[in-house]
Amino acid sequence: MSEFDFVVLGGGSAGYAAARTAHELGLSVAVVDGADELGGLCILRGCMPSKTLIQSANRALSIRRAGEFGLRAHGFEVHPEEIRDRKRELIDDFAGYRQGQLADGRFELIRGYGQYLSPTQIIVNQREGGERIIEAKTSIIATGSKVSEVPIEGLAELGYWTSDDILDTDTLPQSIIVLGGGAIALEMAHYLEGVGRDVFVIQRSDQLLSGSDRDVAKALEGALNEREKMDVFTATKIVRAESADGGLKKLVFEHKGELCEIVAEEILYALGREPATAKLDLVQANIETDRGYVKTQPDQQTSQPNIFAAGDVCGPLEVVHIAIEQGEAAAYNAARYLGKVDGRIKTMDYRLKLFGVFTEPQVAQVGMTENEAIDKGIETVVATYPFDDHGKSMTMGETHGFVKLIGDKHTGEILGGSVVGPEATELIHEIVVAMHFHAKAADLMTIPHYHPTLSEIWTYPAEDIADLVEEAK
Ligand SMILES: Cc1cc2nc3c(=O)[nH]c(=O)nc-3n(C[C@H](O)[C@H](O)[C@H](O)COP(=O)(O)OP(=O)(O)OC[C@H]3O[C@@H](n4cnc5c(N)ncnc54)[C@H](O)[C@@H]3O)c2cc1C
Ligand SMILES: NC(=O)c1ccc[n+]([C@@H]2O[C@H](COP(=O)([O-])OP(=O)(O)OC[C@H]3O[C@@H](n4cnc5c(N)ncnc54)[C@H](O)[C@@H]3O)[C@@H](O)[C@H]2O)c1
Repeated sequence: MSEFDFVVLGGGSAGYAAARTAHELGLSVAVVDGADELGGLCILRGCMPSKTLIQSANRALSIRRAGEFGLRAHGFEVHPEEIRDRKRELIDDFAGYRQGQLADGRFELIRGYGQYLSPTQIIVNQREGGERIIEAKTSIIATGSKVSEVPIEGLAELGYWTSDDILDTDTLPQSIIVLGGGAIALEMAHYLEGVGRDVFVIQRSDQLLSGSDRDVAKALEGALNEREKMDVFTATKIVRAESADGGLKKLVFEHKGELCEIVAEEILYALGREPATAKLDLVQANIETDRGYVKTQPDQQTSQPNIFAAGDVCGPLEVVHIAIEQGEAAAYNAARYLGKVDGRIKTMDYRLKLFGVFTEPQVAQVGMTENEAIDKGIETVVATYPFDDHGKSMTMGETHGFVKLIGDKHTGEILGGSVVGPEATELIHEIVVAMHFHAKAADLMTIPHYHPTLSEIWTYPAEDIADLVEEAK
């Protein structure tokens, strides 16, 4: 039996960040991961492959819109196998780099799934065969997430695709029904429509992106519905899936009080992901969960003091920059628990939380949404400015959407921002920096912005907020 200061279960974004940090703090570290291929979700089947495919869709959309710009594009073809090959090449490169980092000798890499025997003992079913028991003075659960169970009558028997299938296919169906209205569903829908497929999006809530402000979600819905080959249905209730003539698949759902049917070649299931904890035997380690998520304190400690958690397995936001920050904080706090560092406990601060969706138009948010501010009883002033009245976006032909700023009514400090529109996931970072320094809207208004740029659009809502704050005095 071998003993480690810190055992990392799962070598994805959260786990690798934790392992690297713990090593830098002088802890002996083992990383346990049972996947066929190392690299984690973001690199292998998440952020990076999806954004690679989306680049093909974005270029296809530019070609499809060539006529608007006085151009003629002839002989335009989509080759899914070449899109897939480009993705494979890039992902092999990213994954190879991460695999090298995991195996470079800083940690002991143990290939197998880990399971708790007690709060300090983990048994690993090794890929090479046999079991190994390791002693863990502290450990971190960073085992990520998996596609949630399918709750739809008939779908499991009929068969369906998930994002994993789209990301590695060399043939694409001509038509596809996308179930869900979260980031995965919408990014996949954007990709598929972009490369010329007929897409039907079916969302249960009465808006897309349930956590977003309604005006943001509705602007996105409007823009997606204007896409030539996309139809978005919100406020639906899925009834069942069944086979249709010609090897097609049918979805039956309720919408606006009527029973509707859509027939397509394939169905993409994107109704969410859930924490991957099944193999861990958390009960043996006294670890509590909440709706499947490992329960953590703001310092990432679980209900068992020597065990921490980070990433998708604990939430609250299943995105990569949060997984990394949580992993780093957890490793630091584990070192502190072991008496190896003596600074203050590191806790997560979600004040600058970010979310981005790489559709066309894109969506991005930082900090508080208007709904969150209302729920917290914070008095705010809110201002928006549309891209269809902004010179640079008009020259680009990118006029969907708007920017939105939320400011404290009394101080004018910027509390949050949202963008639906061109380069939203880049534009949002100006607000992240402003919020990092606790900037007021009046500051943002006066900071120089080059003309004509997309970024200068922020100065308009900033000016409105500054005026509203003055009026409120
Ligand atoms: C299609 C898609 C697109 C996405 N796009 C974005 C994006 O653009 N931006 C963004 O921020 N986020 C995006 N995400 C979310 C992001 O990928 C995740 O939030 C992030 O990768 C989670 O990292 P993690 O370390 O928690 O988990 P993972 O990277 O999943 O790592 C978990 C690891 O644990 C291992 N494991 C599981 N069980 C055990 C066990 N018992 N013992 C040992 N090892 C185990 C697994 O093999 C895996 O390697 C996307 C997700 C998807 C699916
Ligand atoms: N660009 C990004 O940052 C990015 C991209 C992809 C995924 N992610 C992350 O991955 C995680 C998983 O994403 P996701 O999109 O799979 O999950 P999600 O939970 O965000 O979205 C699932 C959607 O399906 C809907 N839904 C659930 N059950 C339904 C039903 N029975 N009928 C109809 N609709 C139903 C929900 O209302 C929700 O809108 C998210 O937390 C997300 O943050 C991030």
